[in-house]
Amino acid sequence: MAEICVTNTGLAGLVIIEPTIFGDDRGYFLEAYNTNEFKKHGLPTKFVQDNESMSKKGVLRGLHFQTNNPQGKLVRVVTGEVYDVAVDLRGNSVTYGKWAAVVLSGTNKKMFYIPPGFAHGFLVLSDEAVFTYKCTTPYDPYSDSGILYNDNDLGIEWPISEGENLLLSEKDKCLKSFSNFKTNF
Ligand SMILES: Cc1cn([C@H]2C[C@H](O)[C@@H](COP(=O)(O)OP(=O)(O)O[C@H]3O[C@@H](C)C(=O)[C@@H](O)[C@H]3O)O2)c(=O)[nH]c1=O
Repeated sequence: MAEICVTNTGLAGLVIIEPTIFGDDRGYFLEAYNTNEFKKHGLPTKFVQDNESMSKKGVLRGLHFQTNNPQGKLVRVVTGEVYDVAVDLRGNSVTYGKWAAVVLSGTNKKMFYIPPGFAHGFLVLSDEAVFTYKCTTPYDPYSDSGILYNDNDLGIEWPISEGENLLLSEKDKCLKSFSNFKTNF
């Protein structure tokens, strides 16, 4: 069993996971998920959905969450590089409204485990990025919700270059502000 290294962020339950990478002449091998290893570290082991997206440079997806059956997400990048952000929306949390970020790339192979009750989004830093994630509960289009990525109260420091054209979905351009969001997590 290949070991993972788990690093806490300042937000309870939100962790950075680094897998063991076995490199050789052919390339590399890693375990992207191993139930026993996750159990050993007290991480969730029930995932019901695997997703993949590809995005161009400057694409920003988020900040997303589901109101009814909040999803825990184990996210990583296969190729490319993104700036990945998670915002604590858990009403009873001492870090409610706080965010943490990590650069995930096809080179560093880092993963982010984002517990239920967080909003999540990412900005693509490379020409293209293939992003993949496991979810602890199924997608529910009826409780799909979100907060604007540049909400002033959240104050997320996105690494957006001068004059860069961001590409957002029509849905993401009209997300609500944090102050309008009433937590029910
Ligand atoms: C997320 C999702 C979307 N879809 C559909 C709905 C829509 O027609 C199309 C694209 O959906 P979206 O525009 O919401 O995709 P996207 O903007 O990539 O949404 C994702 O963003 C990141 C930041 C997350 O955290 C994810 O949980 C998810 O919300 O795919 C599914 O069928 N199943 C799913 O699980």
